Amino acid sequence: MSGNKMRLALVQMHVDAGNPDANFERLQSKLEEAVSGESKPELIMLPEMWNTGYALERIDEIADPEGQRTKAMLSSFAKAHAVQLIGGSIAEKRADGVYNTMYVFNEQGELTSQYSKIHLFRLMDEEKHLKAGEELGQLEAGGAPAGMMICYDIRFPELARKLALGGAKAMFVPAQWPNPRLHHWRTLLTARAIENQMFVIACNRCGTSGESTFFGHSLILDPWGEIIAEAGEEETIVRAEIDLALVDAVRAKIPVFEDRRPTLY
Ligand SMILES: O=C(O)CCC(=O)C(=O)O
Repeated sequence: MSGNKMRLALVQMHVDAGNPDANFERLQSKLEEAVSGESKPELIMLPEMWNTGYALERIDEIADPEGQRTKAMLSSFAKAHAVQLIGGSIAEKRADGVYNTMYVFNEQGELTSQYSKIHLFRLMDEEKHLKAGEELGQLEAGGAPAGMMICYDIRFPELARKLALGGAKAMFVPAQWPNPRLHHWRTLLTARAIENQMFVIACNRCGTSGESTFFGHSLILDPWGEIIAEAGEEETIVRAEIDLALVDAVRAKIPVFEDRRPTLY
């Protein structure tokens, strides 16, 4: 990392619903691809529920107990390649149920933060099979505070605003956002970036799962809401460099945070 600049790589990949072994194998090769080549990323992010997909009927049986398998793999990869790893999210089995959880590993392979999705998506029956997290997701990226939201969470502007007020300059969003709501995906992510004057870094899955098809379109947006990088519908590694100093410049130019009237709303 030089100054406030950070090189990112998002792993937009297919996820095999109900087949963790296949997904671990696929991810290992995607991670190798992400660190290959000349411009090695400083931060890699993965999509939502990449270990099991939405095989919710069997989620109790296939979720990763305490995330042990996932943590072992991601920690050793982060350390071996000295890269920060935002492990998308996984189905994580705990004593009281299964959570949709993000893990963040630093360049030394240490687990530095985690976040479990707080808004469960009823259109996909999440609330019938998963437990909702009870805490907000905060991390450090590129030497600056940042926030975490998972997929459906982006429909809740209050959450992004709360994280921004807590200091977040970037928001990391893993997703399994399906067709036909590409317009919602792009519009909501763009709105979160513009209204909070922050980078929004969103990694979606692609491919097909049963009746659902996923359009990919992983996106990296700057604090003006301009697109820095956007994937198509296929498996790919989305690469970009961002400069977090732009957040302060945008907030100084249009002082939205100073102009808020929280006593009125
Ligand atoms: O809100 C949406 O339209 C999609 C959300 C979703 O697929 C999810 O949270 O898993």
